[in-house]
Amino acid sequence: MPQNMSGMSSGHTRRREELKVVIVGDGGCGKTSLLMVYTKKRLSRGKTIDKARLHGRIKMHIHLFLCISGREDYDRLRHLSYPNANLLLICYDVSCPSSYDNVLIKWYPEVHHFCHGVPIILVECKTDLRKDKALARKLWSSDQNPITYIQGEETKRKIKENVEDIFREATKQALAATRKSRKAKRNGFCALL
Ligand SMILES: Nc1nc2c(ncn2[C@@H]2O[C@H](COP(=O)(O)OP(=O)(O)OP(=O)(O)O)[C@@H](O)[C@H]2O)c(=O)[nH]1
Repeated sequence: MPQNMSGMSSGHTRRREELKVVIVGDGGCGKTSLLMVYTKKRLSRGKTIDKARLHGRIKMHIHLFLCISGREDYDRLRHLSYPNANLLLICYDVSCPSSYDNVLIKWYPEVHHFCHGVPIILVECKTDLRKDKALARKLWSSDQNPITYIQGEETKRKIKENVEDIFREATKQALAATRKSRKAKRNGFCALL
């Protein structure tokens, strides 16, 4: 049987994975547009929207994108979309500082609560508006500025540190539990009922 029909390639097994991607962020920050650009690009290349080839031998089927409005009346619907998510995109609008603030105030705590341990990608939307002078003037009038790339990096670092803290704490707890059980074994186990 030819190799490509057996599902094997260069001696490696070709795996098929399915991916559920949930996209969140403040209302109007650009989630739907981001998704539209992605799907349009893939369609224009003559590919189906549910297929993406990721590093060589793994074929990803991005079969489900869930992009629920960030507006408050959609909170319940969004919460229902989190189970079994494989990847989370948290979006903010660089021309709207409150959407950036909400990454750490609202979105990260929410996805951390519903999707503990799921990889997160922070996405800055509407980056073209950084060069929009009229918009910059409007923001300056209320003592604000468009969000810079460096500010985005800062939030990414905070999220990363928080994830690392969680893993560090989990490792500490696991090691403490292992030590405790070794000690219990050495001293003999005794329970009073
Ligand atoms: N200048 C500019 N405008 C954008 C960009 N992306 C989105 N917009 C505009 O921003 C507005 C909101 O975009 P949406 O994609 O609908 O935002 P959303 O996050 O899906 O909004 P909700 O469904 O309310 O949560 C629309 O008028 C878009 O045309 C961008 O990259 N640049």
